[in-house]
Amino acid sequence: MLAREHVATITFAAPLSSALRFSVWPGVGTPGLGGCGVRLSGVATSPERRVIEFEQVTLEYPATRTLALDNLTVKIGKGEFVYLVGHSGAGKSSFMNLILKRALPTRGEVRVAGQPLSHYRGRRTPLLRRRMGTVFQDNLLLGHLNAYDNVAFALRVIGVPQREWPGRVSAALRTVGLEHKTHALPMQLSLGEQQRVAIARAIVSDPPLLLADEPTGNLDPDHSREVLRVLQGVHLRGTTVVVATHARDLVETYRSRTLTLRRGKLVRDEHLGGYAL
Ligand SMILES: Nc1ncnc2c1ncn2[C@@H]1O[C@H](COP(=O)(O)OP(=O)(O)OP(=O)(O)O)[C@@H](O)[C@H]1O
Repeated sequence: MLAREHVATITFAAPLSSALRFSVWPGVGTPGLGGCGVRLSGVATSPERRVIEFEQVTLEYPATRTLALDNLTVKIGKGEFVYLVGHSGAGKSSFMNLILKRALPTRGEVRVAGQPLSHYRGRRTPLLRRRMGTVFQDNLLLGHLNAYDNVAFALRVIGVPQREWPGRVSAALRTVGLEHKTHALPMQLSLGEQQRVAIARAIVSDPPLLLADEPTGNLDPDHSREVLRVLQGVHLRGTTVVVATHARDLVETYRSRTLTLRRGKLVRDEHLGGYAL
């Protein structure tokens, strides 16, 4: 049986465009996921591989004249796992809110999958958001619904036929290792389990992009690792994942590309190799 440890990281410069890194990783994180996973991450520079692009983006909140993001230029490629780190107030949530079009840039342009977000208006904005799974702290589970119904709720909202719910909800709960808690109410789950249900709800619609803002915010170190493992399992299935966190120790434990914000400026963009479990 394979040990659950990082086996190899092979880094090479691909012709023309990207520096890519393949990591071979047995049975990565996700409970129930056996065998080896091959993780592909790197700096995507060809346009079709760019999922998120910030081009000289500034965000100033008019009411308080707070400069939350200051002339930010960054690209996140398809299939990357990216951490966004920085102290409280550094601009992490503002970055996420711009991607979701919950906030608009004061200057510059944000593009998602090559499309400028300024092109999404009116009824197109919800369509944009449906292509993203979100795990945000203000995005709590509904307390009167069990795990199954909380996850199915996401399918109901986007109009997925009810006959498809059981299969898709079971698969999502299986991905986060909570099949056996299908009927549990949120109050009957630990905080870590609740967060995993929130991740199941975010991925049940199979979004190509998952945004998680402080997904381990209220959790102890064990539960935080559990949640991180699940997010990495989701990443291994091909989803682009962006995680905002101030928990520097988590970033050190599960290494990946890490963007550091300080007072709204991007001060570091590191590509840390492999996993360190
Ligand atoms: N809606 C808003 N109106 C005015 N100012 C805001 C608003 N939201 C955030 N800010 C300010 O913008 C700056 C960046 O905030 P942001 O929430 O993006 O930081 P953060 O890195 O996510 O912080 P935390 O880790 O504490 O959540 C802060 O100075 C904050 O006070």
